[in-house]
Amino acid sequence: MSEAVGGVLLRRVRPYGEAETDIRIVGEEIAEIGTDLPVPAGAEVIEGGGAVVLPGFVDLHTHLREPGREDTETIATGSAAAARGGYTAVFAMANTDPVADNATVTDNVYRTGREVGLVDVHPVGAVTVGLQGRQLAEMGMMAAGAGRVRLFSDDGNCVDDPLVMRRALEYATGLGVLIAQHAEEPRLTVGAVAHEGPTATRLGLAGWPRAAEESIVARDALLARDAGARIHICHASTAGTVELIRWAKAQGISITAEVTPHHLLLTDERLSTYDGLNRVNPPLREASDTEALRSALADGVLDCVATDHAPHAMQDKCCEFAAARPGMLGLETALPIVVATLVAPGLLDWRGVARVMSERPAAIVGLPDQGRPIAVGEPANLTLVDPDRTWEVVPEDLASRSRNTPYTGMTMPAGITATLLRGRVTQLGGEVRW
Ligand SMILES: NC(=O)N[C@@H](CC(=O)O)C(=O)O
Ligand SMILES: [Zn+2]
Repeated sequence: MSEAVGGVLLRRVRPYGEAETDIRIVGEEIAEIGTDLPVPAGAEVIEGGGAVVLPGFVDLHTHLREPGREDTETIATGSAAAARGGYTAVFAMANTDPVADNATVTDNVYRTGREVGLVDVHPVGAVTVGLQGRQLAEMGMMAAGAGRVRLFSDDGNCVDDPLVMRRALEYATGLGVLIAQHAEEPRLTVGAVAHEGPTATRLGLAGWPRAAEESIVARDALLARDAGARIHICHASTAGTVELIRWAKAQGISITAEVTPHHLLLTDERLSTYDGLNRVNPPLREASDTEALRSALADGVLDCVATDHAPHAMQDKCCEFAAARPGMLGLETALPIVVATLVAPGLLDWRGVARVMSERPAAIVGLPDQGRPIAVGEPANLTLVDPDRTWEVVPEDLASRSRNTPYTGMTMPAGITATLLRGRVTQLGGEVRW
C-alpha cells in the first residue's frame, strides 16, 4: 500500500480535457501543477500523451458478492475491476450472504476492502433485517461501526411497505445517513422478466411496467418530503421517473438519483435473441427512455452514473431467459459507455463527466476526500482517460471474476489508462498493481 518513493509525475495530461500540463504527486496529494515540471529524483513518470485526467470515479452501486458468492466476485477481484474502470471508491451493496444487515458484516467488508487497498470499499447496510422489508436493521450500529456505514439499501428488493419506508427515512434522518431505494412495486412485477411493451409481448415474456418503478419513486418522494429526509433512487430506468424526480426537486424535496450505463445505452430490442445476459432489474427499456435518461443526466435532473455491477456465474445467465438471474457487469465498461452516449453526442463535456462520475456521487454520500477538484493540496484520487483508445470487450480480459457482460464484441470508444488512489497507482495500462 506504499506509494513510490519520490512520488508520481503525470506528464502531459489534460485536467477535465482542458490545456495540457504536468501533475506532480507527493505522498497522497497533488503537490504541483504546471508545464514541463522537472522529474523529481525517484519519481515514477507516467506519460499521459495528452490523456484526459479526471477525479477518480465513485460508484454508489456495486455488488461485490463477498461474503457468500466468492465464486462470482470477491472484494479483491471487484476492487481490481473498479481500479481498471477508473474508480477510487465503490459502495458495496448489502445483498450478500449473510446479508449486510449488522455491523459484523459491514465492518468485515470495510476491513477487507482496506486490506486489498485498490479502491475505497464502503459497505452499504441493509435497511431491513434480511432484506425482508419488515423489521428495521440496526442502522445505528452499522453507522457507528468501523465501516462507518453512510448509505443503506435493501437493493435487489424494494422497501415496499410504506410504513416501514417512512420509519426508515425518519431513522436515517436522525442518524444523518442516506437511504437508496430499489424502486419496484413488487405486486406489479410478479413473474416479470422484461420491460412491459411491444417487444415483451412479441417475445412472450412477462412484462415489468414502468409504473412499478414510478409509483415507488412518487411515493418515496412524498414520504421523504413529510419526514424531512433525503432519499436516493437506484437505477432510474424510465422517462416517467425522470419527470417525477424533476417535479420533486422543483418542490424542494431532497431527492437524488442514479442511472446505469446499460440503461443509457441498451434497449429491450436486444431481448429478441433470448440471451440471458440481457436480463437485468429494472429491465432494459425503450429508446424513448434511454433518450430521456441521457438528457436528464446532462441537465442535472439525474445526479450521477452508478454501475449496478452485478456479477453472476455463467450457468446462471446462459439458461432460458426467464430463468437467468438479473444483473450485468459494469465497472470496467462504465466510462466508455458514458463517452458513447453523452460525450460523443455533445450532451456532456469532460467537466460534466467529472460531475456525474465523481463529484455528485461523492457529495451525495458525503465523502470528504473523493470527487475533489484537481488542484494543489487535494488528495491524488485521479483517473486517466485516453479518449482515442478504442478497444473490444473480451470477457476473458476483464478483471472481474464473472463474465456476464452484455457488451462482448462491442468496440468501446475510450479507455482508462491509469488510476491513482491517494497517490498510489492502482492500475496502469490495465495492469492492476496489487
Ligand atoms: N440489478 C440486478 O439485476 N441485479 C442486482 C440487484 C439489483 O441491483 O437490483 C444483483 O444483485 O444481481
Ligand atoms: Zn436494484
